[in-house]
Amino acid sequence: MTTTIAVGSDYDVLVGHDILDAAADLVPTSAARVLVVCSPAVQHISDQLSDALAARDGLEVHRATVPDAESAKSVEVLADLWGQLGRAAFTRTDAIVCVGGGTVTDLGGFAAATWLRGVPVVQVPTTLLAMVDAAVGGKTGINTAEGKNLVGAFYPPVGVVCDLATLRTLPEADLRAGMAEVVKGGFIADPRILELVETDPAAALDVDGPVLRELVERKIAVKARVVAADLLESSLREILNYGHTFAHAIEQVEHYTWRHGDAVAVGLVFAAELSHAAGRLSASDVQRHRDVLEALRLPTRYPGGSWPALRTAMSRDKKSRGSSLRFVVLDAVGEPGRLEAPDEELLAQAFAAVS
Ligand SMILES: NC(=O)c1ccc[n+]([C@@H]2O[C@H](COP(=O)([O-])OP(=O)(O)OC[C@H]3O[C@@H](n4cnc5c(N)ncnc54)[C@H](O)[C@@H]3O)[C@@H](O)[C@H]2O)c1
Ligand SMILES: O=C(O)C(=O)C[C@@H](O)[C@H](O)[C@H](O)COP(=O)(O)O
Ligand SMILES: [Zn+2]
Repeated sequence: MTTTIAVGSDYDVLVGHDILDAAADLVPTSAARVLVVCSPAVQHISDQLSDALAARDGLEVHRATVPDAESAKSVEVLADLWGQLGRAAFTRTDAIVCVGGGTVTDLGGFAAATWLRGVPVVQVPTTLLAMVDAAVGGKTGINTAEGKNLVGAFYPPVGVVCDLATLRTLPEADLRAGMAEVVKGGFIADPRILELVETDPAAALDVDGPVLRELVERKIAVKARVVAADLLESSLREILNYGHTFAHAIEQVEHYTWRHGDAVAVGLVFAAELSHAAGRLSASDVQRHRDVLEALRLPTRYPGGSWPALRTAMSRDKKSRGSSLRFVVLDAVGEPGRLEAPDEELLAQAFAAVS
């Protein structure tokens, strides 16, 4: 059974098992060339999809395998893709298909956004995190030494295909990391997500079970609702950034060696502690953050971090305005709000609570 979740009237996200062929069907019939971008771990999935595409009359299939994980999101790798597109003379009716985790969907999506100022892109996420978050919503981009996703574009795909069968080979640590973004969706908008995890964390991590599927569909539905209302993050979309100001700072000071989802797990606790320090969130709701994340064996602390380095990294957050930091906070579960230019003492308190 395939579930279809619409992102406004723009495109659909398909969720099911063994539905890779649907991704081939999404490549526009006007395309004469397609570039299939993948990471080394999912070469076999890219092979299967490329074979399906090659069977299409008159479609030239080009392939690119990019470096693993965050090393894919660099200007050098992006420039290699541009070179390949240029040598093969890709035109505006040709297309890109991204097969992989969020690093591949961010990179390949940005290549699509920038090549000839925009060619169609189909997203085929193969990690839990990319299915529930990165591949949906049109944020694309790369990192720089100074910060996470500092260069990018809002560029919606023509469609997203989440084949849950691809998760069978995903390392457990990456599956758990993806759950951090699922849990984020629970805290900002859909408390049923939290109840499902709290009731049976093991079932939540069973890639062939009904609980994981319900969690995936619920989190995608949260994201679809938000981005359909505010693609360009003028206001509402900021709630999807809950926990990310501190998470991105960890990733940058750790030179992108941390899994994004692990950093988000700590960042969610930081944001909850900050909400509490500002008198906005109850102590029991902060504890609920720790309990849910720990039930999934995700990190909730970042010991030994340098506060000055993290504070500098946080100033490059995209929600900052001028020299003021802005945070997404919670007033209660399911009630996100904003905290503008918080007192440095509050920030230090939240940092101490996760150190
Ligand atoms: N654009 C957005 O809205 C958005 C949202 C959330 C996260 N992100 C970005 O997504 C990235 C994180 O994505 P991620 O967690 O998917 O990391 P990732 O892309 O690094 O994938 C994690 C690991 O799993 C491997 N892998 C992928 N699929 C596999 C499979 N089916 N079987 C075996 N191995 C597999 C990858 O090679 C990698 O080693 C970060 O760069 C983050 O900034 C973007
Ligand atoms: O889609 C969004 O909007 C998000 O903020 C989702 C986040 O999970 C994601 O990590 C995103 O890439 C962060 O965006 P950024 O604008 O802070 O780089
Ligand atoms: Zn994220």
